[in-house]
Amino acid sequence: MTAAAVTSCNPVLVQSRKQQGLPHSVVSWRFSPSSPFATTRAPSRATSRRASRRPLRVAAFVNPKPTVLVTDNLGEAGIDLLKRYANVDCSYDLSLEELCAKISLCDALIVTGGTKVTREVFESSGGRLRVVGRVGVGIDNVDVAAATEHGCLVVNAPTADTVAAAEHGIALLTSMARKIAQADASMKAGKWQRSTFLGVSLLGKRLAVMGFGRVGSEVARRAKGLGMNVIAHDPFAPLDRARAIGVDMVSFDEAIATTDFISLHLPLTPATSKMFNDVTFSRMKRGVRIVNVARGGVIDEEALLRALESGIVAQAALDVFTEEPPPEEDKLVRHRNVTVTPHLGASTMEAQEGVAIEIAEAVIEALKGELTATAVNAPMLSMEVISELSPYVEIAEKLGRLAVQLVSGGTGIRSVRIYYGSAREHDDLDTHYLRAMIIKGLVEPTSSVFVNLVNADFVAKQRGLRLTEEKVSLDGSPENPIEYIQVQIANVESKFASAISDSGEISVEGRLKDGKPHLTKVGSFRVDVSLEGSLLLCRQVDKPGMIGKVGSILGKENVNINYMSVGRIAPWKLAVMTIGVDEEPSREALRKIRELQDVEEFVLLKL
Ligand SMILES: NC(=O)c1ccc[n+]([C@@H]2O[C@H](COP(=O)([O-])OP(=O)(O)OC[C@H]3O[C@@H](n4cnc5c(N)ncnc54)[C@H](O)[C@@H]3O)[C@@H](O)[C@H]2O)c1
Ligand SMILES: O=C(O)[C@H](O)COP(=O)(O)O
Repeated sequence: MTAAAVTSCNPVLVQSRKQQGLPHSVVSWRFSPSSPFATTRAPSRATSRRASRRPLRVAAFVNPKPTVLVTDNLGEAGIDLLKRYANVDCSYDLSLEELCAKISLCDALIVTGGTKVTREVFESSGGRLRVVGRVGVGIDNVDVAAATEHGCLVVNAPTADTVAAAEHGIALLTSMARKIAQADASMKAGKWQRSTFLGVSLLGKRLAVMGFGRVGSEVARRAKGLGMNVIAHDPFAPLDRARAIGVDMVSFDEAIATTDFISLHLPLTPATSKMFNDVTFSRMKRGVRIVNVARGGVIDEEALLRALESGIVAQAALDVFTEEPPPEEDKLVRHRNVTVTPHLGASTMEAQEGVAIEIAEAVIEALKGELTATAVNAPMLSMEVISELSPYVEIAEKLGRLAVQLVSGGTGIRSVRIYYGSAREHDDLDTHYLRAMIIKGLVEPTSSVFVNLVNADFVAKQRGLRLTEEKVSLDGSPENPIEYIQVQIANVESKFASAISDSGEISVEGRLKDGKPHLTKVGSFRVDVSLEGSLLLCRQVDKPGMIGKVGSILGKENVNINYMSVGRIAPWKLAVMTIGVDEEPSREALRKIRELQDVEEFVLLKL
């Protein structure tokens, strides 16, 4: 047995080979609280028992259909799709107060760029909001950090408006070069000014595409078709994509200093905010022409105005603005050398229908608990990985629950070690989901925080939990992804001293047996008990009659034992008895067991 591949609580994923390119259709979680995105707590035992006798899933009878709030105009095709699965509330133009008032009744929210989904919205949702769908690409109007903290998934519809945005960029480029908008306005004002609107040709001119993602690369492809010499700047884009289109990737400085046209296709992030400012404009070729169909905030608009006045920038064509709509008397909008459109990049019939369908599908998938490919703030786990790991999810959460209940004191839980025994190659075991469920088990019993796949790492970090994971290589068949999971809490005292392993940590281990989760080790004691109902852990002198004495106390109380095992160091010395019970014994019964002669310590743990 060798320990290796230590990873810490880190959202960066190790992609398994099996994760690549597999279909997304294996399992669904619907409203089950075991959904990776479920934001509700697991039901009480009484509720679970009632529910298990009914054909409906646990939460399905609490809320048979999810409610989706749509706050900006969404294409009919998307609304129709949503209605097949959810109650759809289309309430447009809500104020922030109105949105906050409604949100606690909604499972999903769908917005375009027109609604600001701020921290207050997540705080007002009371944990019910499970997914925010952004119609389109830009998620700069959604507070993604707040969404993550609240365990709310954010999905977008990033592909359906790419061509529309690229076409709009080209439309602005060509109409700017030929002053189409100005000429149109002049004719409509009754004039005929043929010599006023002298344009520039695009053929052979140099165009710098800033941001070579979906839209940027489509703009580049089209500009090449117009005979332009296209270069691009994007430190994160794959070089082969550029090579395939015949575009040279260059540094930022080279891109801005040498070109006749600059087209912006960057996301708005802290790094790109006001990236085009007095300093960058001053380094541009005099007479440069700029197109922006990305986000207004990447340009310092006052600096652009100064650059236009000084002649550094000859013309600008803008579809997007820092403030939308811009103020009425905005000097940039009114500038003679600026062509503007009111954020129309995605405004084609085809794109609007496409994004409506794309977002409706993504939101429905997310509500079903399926991982959607366009999730912005969740790890990219394929459905195959989720499906394969789902039998271990229950073990993971329950081991977390058991371990935390065993803590009695110390400095608070700071250091948690997780061991995964597996015959798989290290890079073929993605533990993200299991780690999230262990964190859920550790945190939820002692707090009001809801933990799911989206917010688990954040919650752990916020609570100062340092998690380390080790994959332990085992011989055997790699058929099963995991042989056992062990959760250890270091530097704490335990209310059940036998749960402290030889190395000094509270330690619990579980594995699947006949498809059912079992507790297989407590501290240094081997045990075997099914992880269901409640557990009694009892350390006693190993001698005849002890099992019978405990069993008869429980029997008199009509408490059904579902599983039991005894693990011992050596005959006639100490033993640890683990008893799984369907009903929770009364205090009196627990007292009687605790007071039995030869019982050294005893604890009741709830799963
Ligand atoms: N006007 C509209 O209606 C409209 C429509 C669609 C998209 N958009 C906007 O266009 C932009 C691009 O969209 P997309 O779908 O192509 O996104 P994308 O994520 O596919 O591409 C963005 C590219 O920018 C690059 N990038 C990020 N930071 C950078 C930096 N600091 N320097 C250089 N490159 C950087 C990324 O590597 C990525 O390749 C987004 O801002 C989006 O919101 C606007
Ligand atoms: O980010 C996008 O996809 C576009 O800017 C469209 O945004 P909108 O939905 O606000 O028009």
